[in-house]
Amino acid sequence: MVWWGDGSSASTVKSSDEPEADAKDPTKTLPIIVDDDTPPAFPALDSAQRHPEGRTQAMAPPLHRPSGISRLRAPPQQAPTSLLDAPVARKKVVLEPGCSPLDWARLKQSTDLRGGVSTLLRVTPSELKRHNTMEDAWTAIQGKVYNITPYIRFHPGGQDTLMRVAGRDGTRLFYLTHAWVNVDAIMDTAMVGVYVPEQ
Ligand code: HEM
Repeated sequence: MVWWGDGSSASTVKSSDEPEADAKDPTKTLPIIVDDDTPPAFPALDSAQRHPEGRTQAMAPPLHRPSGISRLRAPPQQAPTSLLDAPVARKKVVLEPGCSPLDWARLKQSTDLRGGVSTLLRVTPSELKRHNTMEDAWTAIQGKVYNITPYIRFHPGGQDTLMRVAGRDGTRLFYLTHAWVNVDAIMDTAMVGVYVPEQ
């Protein structure tokens, strides 16, 4: 089982048939399982929501210990860095103008997002698989099948991440990444059917 991680690795929960870690050789560790549903870092490693590199390190102790009244003064060294400092090599997903969550909410009210589907369909895994391109992308989340094509440009996590679930059941990856996101509220009017087993 793969747990949510920071994107750089995935930790595992050992089951009885998995090999034990080698107690004598600490360099031999348990295998790391990476599968298609390995969630990306959240917030993204380069997200503005994360502290820039080094900010999380413990602050160095003062070089000298002031005595008497001067103890009340702030240590002179290490002026705090601005919170607005940009992290190095940041690659935050930048959505095109007109692709904010508010724009999506507006689009939802004014446009048919089902891509021509007029009644709810029963969608099998093989049918779902046929909708795996940028021009025609469906995914299943918790038994509901959504046309995610129109949402691709609006997804705050970027197009590539969303396309990882195109043409397949995206439930696991979706919830491993951001369980708090209300997919129904965002995608309700793009629902094209229910996900059913192969006939
Ligand atoms: C229909 C499916 C999806 C919907 C409706 C959706 C919606 C959202 C929303 C609303 C956010 C902003 C959440 C917040 O700021 O708290 C978000 C962020 C994000 N999503 Fe999704 N998502 C979907 C699928 C996925 C999938 C399959 C992945 C991973 C492969 C993914 C990866 C991410 C990431 C990495 C972010 C964070 C972006 C950042 O760092 O700011 N999403 N998504």
